[in-house]
Amino acid sequence: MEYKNPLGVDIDLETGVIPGAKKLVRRLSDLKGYFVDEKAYEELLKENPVVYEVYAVEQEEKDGDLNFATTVLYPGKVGREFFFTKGHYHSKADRAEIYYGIKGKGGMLLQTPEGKAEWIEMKPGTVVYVPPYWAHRTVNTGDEPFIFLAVYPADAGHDYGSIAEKGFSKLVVEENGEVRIVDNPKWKE
Ligand SMILES: O=P(O)(O)OC[C@H]1O[C@](O)(CO)[C@@H](O)[C@@H]1O
Ligand SMILES: [Fe+2]
Repeated sequence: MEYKNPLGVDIDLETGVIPGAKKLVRRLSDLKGYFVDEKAYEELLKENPVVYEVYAVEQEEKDGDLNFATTVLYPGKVGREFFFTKGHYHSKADRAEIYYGIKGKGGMLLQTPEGKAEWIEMKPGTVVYVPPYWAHRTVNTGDEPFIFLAVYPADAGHDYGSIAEKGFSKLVVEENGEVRIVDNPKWKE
């Protein structure tokens, strides 16, 4: 029997960086079609800011194993909508996931394939359990980077297709200085 080596790494709790992890950068241009206000999107695209960075430690896609990743989700808005991660179902849809809030303020939008949505606020120390079959997207509702850890089965995979096409049934927006969860006018079941 060949055993893998155990691993211990220290997440930088200020920056979210995991030493030695694979870094992925998502700019606004990678999120084309995701925000409802297309005019505001085109305007901000001139700057093309980084929306989020992921530091991932991933294993081969085998059942039983685990991946983990931090995400640094920057503050910002497109129109009234706060910056968010793309959001996805898992390719193996019955795979669950755990998130843990490290720094900043935000939340997670979750949704079943039928479009039933839930919003869970997150701050440092919040654990979110993402049950099997639920799509999940994180949102930064604060004015500093929102940093969190995700732990997910190595064989879960990412299914971005349906969210890229239809979005979530709810939007997370700012209204009179408050965070509001509102219906997505472009949602189609
Ligand atoms: O994959 P998305 O939807 O862009 O969101 C990024 C975050 O979600 C994960 O895919 C885990 O669900 C991580 O790689 C990262 O923490
Ligand atoms: Fe996931």
